[in-house]
Amino acid sequence: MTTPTPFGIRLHDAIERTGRLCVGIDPTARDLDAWSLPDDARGAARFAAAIIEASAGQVPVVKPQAAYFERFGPDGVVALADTIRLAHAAGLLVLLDAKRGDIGSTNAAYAEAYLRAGAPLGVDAMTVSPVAGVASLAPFVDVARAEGAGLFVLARTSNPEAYASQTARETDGGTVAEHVLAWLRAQNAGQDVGSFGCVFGATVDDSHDALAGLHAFVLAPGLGAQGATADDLARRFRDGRFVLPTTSRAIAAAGPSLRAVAAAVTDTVEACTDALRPVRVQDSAR
Ligand SMILES: O=c1ccn([C@@H]2O[C@H](COP(=O)(O)O)[C@@H](O)[C@H]2O)c(=O)[nH]1
Repeated sequence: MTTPTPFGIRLHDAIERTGRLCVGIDPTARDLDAWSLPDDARGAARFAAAIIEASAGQVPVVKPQAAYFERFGPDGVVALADTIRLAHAAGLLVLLDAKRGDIGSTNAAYAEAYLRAGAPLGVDAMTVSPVAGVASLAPFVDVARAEGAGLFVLARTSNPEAYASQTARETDGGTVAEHVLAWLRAQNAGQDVGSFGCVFGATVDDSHDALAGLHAFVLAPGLGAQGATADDLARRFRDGRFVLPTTSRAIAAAGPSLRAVAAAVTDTVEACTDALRPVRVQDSAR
């Protein structure tokens, strides 16, 4: 049996081939309406197919938001499975934004559902929540290691409401987010590019020093509809090598013309790749 190439390496190599952006697939009611698509599972699948076609070859990875498919029940889950298959067939990695996270035994079941090769909803990486205790995520790590998959654990999310809980101090004085990052550093130990990354919003203004030494990708949502810009990426993330910006509604807003969506992807890739290119000497030495 061959050992699967770890997700971190696969993402790194795909970024080198394409650009530094993750395109989100969020079939919101508003965007389906703007695209003259029905607000149902079929509409969501057609919307997703167009975003995939416009993104293929331009970006390394797409990020379907599970909630926008699940709202249509079983048909929506089938549309999500079809979307995952279509993206893979188009040569894209798939990062499922599902933010799962529970006690360890249940996390093992989630990991089987999303990270096991050949599972109907099997993806390359997924978002997970550490709210039940970061160590409860161990089953996700076990399956991810076996399958060459990756995780993005919520550390500092892009929404302002999360500030209080994610910067709350634990008994040793470190913040909740710092504990998440310390745990991730341990999972990535010994790797140049690990597979266990975090979510750290492009909208977050506080210190990004905690990201040093993570040796894994940082998914940075918040560009576009939530107000962050490429300049914010450059300013907030001092070491851009591992930053993977993601944006959803700002890309959909260019549609429904496929050509216009593809052009929006091209422009956003260029802006993000440029913003994150400079690596200062003192950062690269860390
Ligand atoms: O901290 C987080 C984590 C995840 N998200 C998700 O990303 C997209 C953002 O959509 P935009 O249209 O680019 O605002 C959405 O699916 C969120 O659930 C996030 O925004 N922030």
